[in-house]
Amino acid sequence: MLNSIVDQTRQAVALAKQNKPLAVIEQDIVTGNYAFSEAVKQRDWTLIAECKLASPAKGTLCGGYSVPELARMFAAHGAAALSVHTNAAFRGSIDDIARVKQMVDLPVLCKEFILDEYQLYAARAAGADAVLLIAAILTADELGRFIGVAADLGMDALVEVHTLPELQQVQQTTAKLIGVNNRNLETFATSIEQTFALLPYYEPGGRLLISESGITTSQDALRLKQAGVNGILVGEGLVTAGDIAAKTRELALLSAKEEGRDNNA
Ligand SMILES: O=P(O)(O)OC[C@@H](O)[C@@H](O)c1c[nH]c2ccccc12
Repeated sequence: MLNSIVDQTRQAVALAKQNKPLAVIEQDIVTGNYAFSEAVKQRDWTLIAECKLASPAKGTLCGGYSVPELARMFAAHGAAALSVHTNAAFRGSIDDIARVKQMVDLPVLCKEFILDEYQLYAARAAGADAVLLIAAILTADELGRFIGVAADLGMDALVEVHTLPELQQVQQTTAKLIGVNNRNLETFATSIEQTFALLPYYEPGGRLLISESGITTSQDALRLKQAGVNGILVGEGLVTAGDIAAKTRELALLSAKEEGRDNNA
């Protein structure tokens, strides 16, 4: 599955480069101000809510809402930041970033399989505040270079790991935000125990740690928070909930007092 998404993404990037060369994209770039990591740093708990309409493993996840509608609901009910899938395998598009940025005032992570510097420029031109970098599909050299280019553009990189060797490799870089993906991208099996297994090897040192995937309840969220994780990235658990607003408040760990407050809408 991962290999086929990577192959298709390489083809899509080659095509995008023909349609919109880097020189054209660069005209749309306004350098950002690291709003994404700032949003995580400011709170003792961060819900990054993901606009995820579909996944390659499960097909349609959310038929009832558009990406901007999801974004608006998440923002109104306590998400600190948003993640927007832009890859075709997740029924996303780079244009979704701009649509979301028009609608809500939260920092946005571009959820993509980044393989080429061109995609970093395209993400920033669309308005992304951060990009996902997946350690498993990049060489050490690419990873270091892409973190640097993202930083030059004023974007944060959320660097994703799944295994201990990947975590150790990423801790050699300047990554400020590390994400443990609880989902194995080869098998798609998900367990939040993956975060707890890697936690003893995590060296904070000014970094922030996010647990990604497979999180569905406030019990999961509280366990992760109490273990020292800074925040969570949640897609399916939110978009498949019967009451998306209530689930957003639950995973944002809003207290009863805060629940009535409408910060961002
Ligand atoms: O829908 P979930 O299980 O809450 O997961 C969200 C997010 O972590 C997931 O979409 C994700 C994290 N890293 C990725 C890399 C590729 C594809 C998808 C992902």
